[in-house]
Amino acid sequence: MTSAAPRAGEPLTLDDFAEHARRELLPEVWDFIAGGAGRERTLAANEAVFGTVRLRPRALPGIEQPDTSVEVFGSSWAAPVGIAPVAYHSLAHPDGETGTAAAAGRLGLPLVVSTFAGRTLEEVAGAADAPLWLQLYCFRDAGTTLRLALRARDSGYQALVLTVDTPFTGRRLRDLRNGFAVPAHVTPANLSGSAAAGSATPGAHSRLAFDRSLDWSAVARLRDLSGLPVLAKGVLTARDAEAAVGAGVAGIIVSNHGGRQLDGVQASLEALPEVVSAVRGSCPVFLDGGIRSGADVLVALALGARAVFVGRPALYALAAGGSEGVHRMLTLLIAEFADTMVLTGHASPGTIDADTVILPGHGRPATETTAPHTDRSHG
Ligand SMILES: Cc1cc2nc3c(=O)[nH]c(=O)nc-3n(C[C@H](O)[C@H](O)[C@H](O)COP(=O)(O)O)c2cc1C
Ligand SMILES: CCCCCCC(=O)C(=O)O
Repeated sequence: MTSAAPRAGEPLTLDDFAEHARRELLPEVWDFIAGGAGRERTLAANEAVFGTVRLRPRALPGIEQPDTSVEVFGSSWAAPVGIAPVAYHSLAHPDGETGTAAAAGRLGLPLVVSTFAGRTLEEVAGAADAPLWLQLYCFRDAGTTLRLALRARDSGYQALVLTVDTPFTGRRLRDLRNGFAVPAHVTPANLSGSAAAGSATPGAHSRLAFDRSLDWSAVARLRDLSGLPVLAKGVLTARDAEAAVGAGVAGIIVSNHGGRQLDGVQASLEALPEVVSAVRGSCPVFLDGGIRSGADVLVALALGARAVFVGRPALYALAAGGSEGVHRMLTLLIAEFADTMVLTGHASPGTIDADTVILPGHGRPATETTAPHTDRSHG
């Protein structure tokens, strides 16, 4: 496999994109994006845990070019990587969500659009060439959420993602210390005219507007109304995974909201085997949190994820170079993943299994130390 020589200063890693973004963004915007809840222990753990897993190489794998693509709900993704729902892309760059969608779409990768997107669902759909899912927060004014679900269906979104870890946003100390408020030019385009659009202070507004009485019956309600598959985002335990499956989810996203909700919970990767084991192959399991390289993608797949999502890296790349920056970041991530596949002896994602990694404290492959993972044949 050959790759062109990089230009001077060109980001060579996802961390390089973060460094570029830090230089571009106002300090309080950087803190809003980069920060987490409380002492940021979970935020740190999300990335650090990947550094504790060891890969098992394969000599002479005989793979000319791996096929990185995966199938999810009947759609082909160019790689097992999507963009997680992240509010207000236009905080990072004027290209906003349409720029992100165009970049992901050019590469055949999906985008999950946030309830708090700065562009309308219809505008984003017009810019995308790959699957779109809509993330939903449920508001006290239930009609607002239901209308969003119907608009998503009507504009071709393929799934709904119900965020289940956020009765209100976590205590983010950086934002409190900075007195962070979303700038006036950045507004939730899909909530205009509703009480859910609310104030510019995310933490305070979430406590007023989000429906805390929400329970698992929301899954069937949203599915039956829209006819779309509904995934639960923010599951970390077997108990919640079983509740989600019982409620009829089409998939689960193992996530701690990028360490922005309950500080002190497990890193997403640590929680993954428990959730995969609990769902017993009844639906695909995805992961977000701390993915910063192609090797991280492979590790998550080895422990049972069908695919992963990146959150902050998308905003960092957008800040660093607009839509083109997101395209470069995703291209890099796919290339790193493809290289890691070859070096571990996998011609396609379907064969990446627990035998490919060694977990911390074990000298043996994870096959011998984790429960068997999801049946990947499930579409
Ligand atoms: C600035 C920011 C905004 C976010 N907005 C949302 C959101 O609107 N809805 C949601 O479900 N998750 C939201 N998340 C969480 C992400 O979907 C995702 O769980 C997390 O970013 C993954 O971790 P990573 O950033 O380490 O990749 C947000 C995260 C960040 C950093
Ligand atoms: C009331 C505005 C809430 C925006 C929340 C975005 C989000 O989920 C985050 O983690 O930040």
